[in-house]
Amino acid sequence: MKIAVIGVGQMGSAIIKGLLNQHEDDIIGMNPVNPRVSKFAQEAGFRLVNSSEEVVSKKPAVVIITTPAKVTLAVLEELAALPAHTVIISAAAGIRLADIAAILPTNPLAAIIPNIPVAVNAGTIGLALGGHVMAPAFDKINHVLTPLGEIIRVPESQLGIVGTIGGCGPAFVDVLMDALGDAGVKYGLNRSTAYRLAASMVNGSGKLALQTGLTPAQLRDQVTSPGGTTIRGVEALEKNGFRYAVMDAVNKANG
Ligand SMILES: NC(=O)C1=CN([C@@H]2O[C@H](COP(=O)(O)OP(=O)(O)OC[C@H]3O[C@@H](n4cnc5c(N)ncnc54)[C@H](O)[C@@H]3O)[C@@H](O)[C@H]2O)C=CC1
Ligand SMILES: O=C(O)[C@@H]1CCC=N1
Repeated sequence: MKIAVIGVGQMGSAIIKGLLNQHEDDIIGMNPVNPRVSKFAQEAGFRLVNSSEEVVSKKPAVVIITTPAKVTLAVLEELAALPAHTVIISAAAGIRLADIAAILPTNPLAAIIPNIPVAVNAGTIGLALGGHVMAPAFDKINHVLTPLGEIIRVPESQLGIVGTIGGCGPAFVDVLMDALGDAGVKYGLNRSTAYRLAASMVNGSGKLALQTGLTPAQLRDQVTSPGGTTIRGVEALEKNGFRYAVMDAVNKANG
């Protein structure tokens, strides 16, 4: 399937990597001339173009928009000549489906908030469908997104909070892993061992929660042996306002 990714920055690159991992071999990246992007395209092995006209002329089946929000509507104007069957998937946070439909009134539309783990096909992707998404367009959306990670389908009104927890969340977890890494180094681990330890622990904890369906509190109770060491650490987290710090991070990012 011919898939165009507009804006090959952090998110666009992560999506392209995830698609290439799944052997999608007809990918077009579009970005203003930039040596970083040219190098990435050459190394990863996808076609790179530098203008919207070139994207339109290739008639892609799906276009994924990963440009900064402030230029996204202008980019969509440039893409207005796309065939009506081209599915538009916008990953630009804050751009509403109605804004896109005003520019591309006949194309099937979807808004997503993915996260950076799509690069290793372990992403979390909030999805809200817009207009004109009949079975063939829905199949294309699924074909492109399913291999990238878990799809959380929500009404558009909930895409903001899904994007904050799923899309910004990796950065919050990265801060936690960084702090655990520092703690490991303090107690004598070398830094790479400390980071591998933290990442493996986070990976396993997420997998266990997903596979068992247990709540976080039930899982925590399995770890906190009576009179043991973990409950002392949990007490310190509560004393230091860890829960509030996490909720307030979501407040601020979602604001
Ligand atoms: N980074 C993330 O984890 C996530 C990002 N997003 C969304 O993805 C979009 C991009 O974010 P990042 O990748 O983090 O930013 P970024 O700054 O790394 O990438 C933006 C890319 O768009 C290119 N660009 C700028 N103007 C363009 C134009 N007119 N036409 C084509 N390309 C253009 C830039 O050269 C750059 O390569 C934003 O709208 C953001 O809300 C959504 C979910 C997660
Ligand atoms: O930081 C941002 O604005 C984007 C949206 C979600 C994750 N990154």
